[in-house]
Amino acid sequence: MSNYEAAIQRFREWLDEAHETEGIVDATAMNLATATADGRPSARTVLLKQFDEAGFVFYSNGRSRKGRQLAANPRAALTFHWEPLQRQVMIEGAVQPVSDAESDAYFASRPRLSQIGAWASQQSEVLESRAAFDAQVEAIEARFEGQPVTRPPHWGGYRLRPDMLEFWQGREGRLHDRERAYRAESGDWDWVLLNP
Ligand SMILES: Cc1cc2nc3c(=O)[nH]c(=O)nc-3n(C[C@H](O)[C@H](O)[C@H](O)COP(=O)(O)O)c2cc1C
Ligand SMILES: Cc1ncc(COP(=O)(O)O)c(CN)c1O
Repeated sequence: MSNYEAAIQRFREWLDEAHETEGIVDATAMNLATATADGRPSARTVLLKQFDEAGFVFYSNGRSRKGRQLAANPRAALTFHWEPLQRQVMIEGAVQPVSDAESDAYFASRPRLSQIGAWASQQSEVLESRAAFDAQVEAIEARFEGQPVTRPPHWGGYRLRPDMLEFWQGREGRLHDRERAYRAESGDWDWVLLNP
């Protein structure tokens, strides 16, 4: 097994343990950091919907603030914090949109109101009033009445392909364990320990 395969396997084990841990409400919630082309960062929480050796997938609106940043600067960082396990995972890499077929399949699996919401929300734009948004939701509901809700072309998945994964295990006295897998200049994956 390569160091990269071992890192993905480690993530799978930690996520499984997080899912089984009482007190972790949503193990898939992760912080997503993006930046503008000139390097101004921003961060927000999104949900991990899929992962494997090809990368880590989340879904969003391509016209949102994060979507515009990713179009201009397709690199991002993710952090998971599973507090009851004293664990953190950090992941960094390049981001690409998933295929239309993959986004269609995920969109089709979402509850209908979430599908309607994807059309109704001009995510991250200024909203005149809550009433204006509610009216927009109603208009979209009327438009799709009696039919399946298609995926908005500007809504879809992003796949972050890691070039670094770090596994942080909290320990007494702040004497934490940190293990980092990363793609070296050679293209091979290294695995190192870091000071806490
Ligand atoms: C637990 C949680 C999960 C979220 N998951 C997503 C998500 O998967 N996709 C998404 O677009 N927004 C998600 N949001 C909303 C985002 O945090 C954010 O408000 C929104 O995407 C707009 O971000 P932006 O203006 O930086 O683009 C989630 C919020 C929370 C609190
Ligand atoms: C705006 C928005 N979009 C997408 C998601 C992703 O989750 P789901 O596809 O399960 O709605 C969330 C989850 N909170 C969300 O708030």
